[in-house]
Amino acid sequence: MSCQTPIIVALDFPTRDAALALAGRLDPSACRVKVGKELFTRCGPSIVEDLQAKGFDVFLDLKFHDIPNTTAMAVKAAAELGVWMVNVHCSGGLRMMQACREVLEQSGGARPLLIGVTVLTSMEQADLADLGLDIDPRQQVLRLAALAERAGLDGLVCSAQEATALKAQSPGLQLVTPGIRPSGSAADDQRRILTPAQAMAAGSDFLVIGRPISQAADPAGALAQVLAELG
Ligand SMILES: O=c1ccn([C@@H]2O[C@H](COP(=O)(O)O)[C@@H](O)[C@H]2O)c(=O)[nH]1
Repeated sequence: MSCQTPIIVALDFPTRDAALALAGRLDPSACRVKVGKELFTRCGPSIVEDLQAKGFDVFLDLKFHDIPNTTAMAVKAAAELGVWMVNVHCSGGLRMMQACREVLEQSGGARPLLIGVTVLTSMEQADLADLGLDIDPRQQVLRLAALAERAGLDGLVCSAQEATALKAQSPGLQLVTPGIRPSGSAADDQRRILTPAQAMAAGSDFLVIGRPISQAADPAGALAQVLAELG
């Protein structure tokens, strides 16, 4: 099934039943889905297969971060699951990202998009300072983006707040942006947020939306409202 919208719904649930119940209320032509650390750790690779069987493209959001060989082998395993998108932390460094790209090139055939996580959307300048990084989040994102581009990655996870600057610096990279909050929604633990329409106007290619859809009384209705807002 080919998906025409930029929406990726985060299935952040503690059980297979809960994740599949939400997936069952969504249309695979209206959104892709994201399997993250909680769901994957609970259910393992079979949850990816279950979602693919329902017709969904799956973004495996495990944010691999390790030495080059270990990370590349994890990316290879994800590719063998047939996921649509997989990601690694850019802060693993140039050689790590290059190893991941190379392992996908060597595998031949259809391969997932390889995306680099820059600065988590839950972080603001004070959080970077706590890590000893005396830098504005946007500057750190741009720095990591340049490294990801050198490594040959397909795109980045970033805040939509950085999308315009990133498209100017690295127009070839796909921008995957969590921290999306329809107006009136709670920010929760997110710090660098934009609305869906603001994010698309800024240059995002894909919008990751979790709780505003998954915790809504009517998740399909919440998704439809976002799509309507995007026109
Ligand atoms: O920088 C990042 C990277 C990943 N995420 C993930 O996106 C979703 C967002 O969920 P919400 O409920 O819409 O906040 C979640 O699965 C995160 O793990 C992110 O938020 N920021």
